[in-house]
Amino acid sequence: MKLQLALDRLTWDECFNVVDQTKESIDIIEIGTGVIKEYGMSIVREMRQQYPNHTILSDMKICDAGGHEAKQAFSSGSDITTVMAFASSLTIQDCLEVAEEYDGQIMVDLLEVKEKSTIDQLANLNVDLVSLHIGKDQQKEGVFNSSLFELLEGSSFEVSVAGGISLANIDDVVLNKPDIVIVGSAISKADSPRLAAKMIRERLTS
Ligand SMILES: O=C([C@H](O)CO)[C@H](O)[C@H](O)COP(=O)(O)O
Repeated sequence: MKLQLALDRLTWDECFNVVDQTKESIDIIEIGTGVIKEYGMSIVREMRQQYPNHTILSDMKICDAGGHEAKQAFSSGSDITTVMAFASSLTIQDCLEVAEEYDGQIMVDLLEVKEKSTIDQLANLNVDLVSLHIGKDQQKEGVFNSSLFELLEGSSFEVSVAGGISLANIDDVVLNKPDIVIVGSAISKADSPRLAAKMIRERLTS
């Protein structure tokens, strides 16, 4: 089980500081959507340079112009980028094609997806990695909980999970054996990101 650190609502220096503190506990560095909007692909390139041995995910949340935006992400050094499940199948297909060109991977974000038919469409497109995700705003009404896994019953995707995951709910999440656990605020806004990441890492099974 991998740990992905999401860098959201942080300045450039804060991003590097948090990664520096947590690098031994994390597998994937996620450069969050808002951080990319602030600093563009430069921060992805710099992260790639400073952390050559970590997997880098740029959370582009692509919803159109998939080929172009996926290329922006991969040519800047990302190993993985994200596309929204509600995007056109053509957009998702274009992202998958660019990922193949760069030997990268596409994570399809299932934010607000409730229909099993969407999951079937993604399987037909040969998507291999999806993210069960409770968005930041939606977290006002409740964070990630295990019932979300029901949407993926019977499917064979690689699964990541995100949305308000912390020490308080991680044991329940881990019981469902996701491949990647994504944690943002519970690490980046902790008094000690180093300690928070270490404690969360210890709760993940191999
Ligand atoms: O993808 C995310 C969200 O949509 C904001 O861009 C976050 O990276 C993801 O939710 C993880 O962050 P936390 O919920 O703070 O753990």
